[in-house]
Amino acid sequence: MQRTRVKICGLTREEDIDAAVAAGADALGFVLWPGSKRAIDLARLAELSARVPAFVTRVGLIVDQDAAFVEAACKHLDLLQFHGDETPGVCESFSRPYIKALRMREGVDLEAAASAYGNARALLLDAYKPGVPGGTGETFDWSRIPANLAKPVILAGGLHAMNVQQAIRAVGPFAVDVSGGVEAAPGIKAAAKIDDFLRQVLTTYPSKFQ
Ligand SMILES: O=C(O)c1ccccc1N[C@@H]1O[C@H](COP(=O)(O)O)[C@@H](O)[C@H]1O
Repeated sequence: MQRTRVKICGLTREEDIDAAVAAGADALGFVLWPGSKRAIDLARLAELSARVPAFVTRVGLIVDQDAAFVEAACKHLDLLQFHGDETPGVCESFSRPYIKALRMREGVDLEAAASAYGNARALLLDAYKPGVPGGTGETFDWSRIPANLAKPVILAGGLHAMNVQQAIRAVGPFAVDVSGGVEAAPGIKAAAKIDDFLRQVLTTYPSKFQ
């Protein structure tokens, strides 16, 4: 039986890293795209990533950014999360493994994407909102995710403690990813919400295991 992994994204403060690690998060996300209210720069990434203990994955969130910047960030990261329109070739051109985020716009072909991004460690599925690359706080129709996709699925988009059990039972994802659902304000996490979220995930098993 496999538990559902958890990534907490959009961390900007040491105390939030500590809270996420203490609650049992598997991965922590740092938004490196300057258009986000949760953005941090490379100097801050260096400080925050040094706080993360062994066996917790440090993930850098990128949206169609300059290659030299991405490679410089890799020094402080374990995994890249490409959240823009990056091609497979771009995603594979850096010194870290990657996951590819796909926004669930009308007509998106997840099976084709799983094949195209063949070296991705997982596909992260997020809600689609025109003009916004992610972090919208909105859910999408989880029934659109095909069973037995050729890549592990990381479910994102509008998750919080009150809907994550339902999401896990519906989708059976490898992992869930949350940002806004554990915040007091953009970039400011709430330890009680992180605890609650982790508690809900860790006490749920996907329907395929029931
Ligand atoms: O968090 C952001 O500001 C962000 C900006 C650009 C692309 C993605 C972003 N966040 C990611 O979006 C999903 C869903 O977030 P939420 O839980 O709905 O707030 C998640 O992967 C965030 O890391």
